Amino acid sequence: MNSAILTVEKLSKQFFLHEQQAAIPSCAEVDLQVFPKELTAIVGPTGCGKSSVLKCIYRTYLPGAGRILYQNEAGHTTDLAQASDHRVLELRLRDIGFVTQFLHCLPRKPALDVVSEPLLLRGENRETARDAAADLLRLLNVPERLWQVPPATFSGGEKQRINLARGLISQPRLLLLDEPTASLDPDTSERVIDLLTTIKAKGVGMLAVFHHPELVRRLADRVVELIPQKTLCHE
Ligand SMILES: Nc1ncnc2c1ncn2[C@@H]1O[C@H](COP(=O)(O)OP(=O)(O)OP(=O)(O)O)[C@@H](O)[C@H]1O
Repeated sequence: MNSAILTVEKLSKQFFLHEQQAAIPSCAEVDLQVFPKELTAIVGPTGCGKSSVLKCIYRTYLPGAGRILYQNEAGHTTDLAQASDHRVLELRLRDIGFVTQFLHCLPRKPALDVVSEPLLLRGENRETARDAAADLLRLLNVPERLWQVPPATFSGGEKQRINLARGLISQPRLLLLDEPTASLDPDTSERVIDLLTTIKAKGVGMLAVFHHPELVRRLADRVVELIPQKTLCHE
């Protein structure tokens, strides 16, 4: 039996709005596991904290409570809820990828460079990285005329393809996906589903937020359902 790449135990996060004297719970007591060659799907209604769970794991948000145990290839475990920023950046470089719904990148960088950058940061040579980026952009139906253009002005669907290509290029051990096909046309969605299936079979463990039940049915090996939390107002 494979051991889990990721084990999340009793993860909770809340935001304090000081002006309103309110605590907004974003997720509470979440337990889940991700295994190699498997996809765990997070489902639940709007606002129940699905994206927040991914952001706590990637440490965009600092978790409020709980443990986020990541096990690397050598079997060493890091609690991402407690790890130093330096350790988190190290893991982001080699082990953990995140495909968000939004693309954040330098305004003047061409799409091809945005996609190849993760491989360059891992020490790959420029030509190999650019070839791999071109292969992915082709696979994801990004027209070649856009490759040298910075993605800041791209449409939602084009940006999402760049995001996916950038997230998938270095094939991390653990891939976090936040609605990866939300802005894509049916043909590109199918390509993404095929690509995720292939990457999964190669050993990558995935944790994904999906709104569409069809995607859960086709891609998920495990499903975690979150329930909405109540906002607490302090008088
Ligand atoms: N940075 C933040 N500051 C304040 N509140 C936040 C922040 N991020 C998330 N929240 C709140 O946490 C709750 C959960 O948000 P989150 O985006 O995780 O939900 P979700 O289940 O992914 O929603 P959706 O399905 O609509 O994308 C919401 O009530 C949201 O307003």
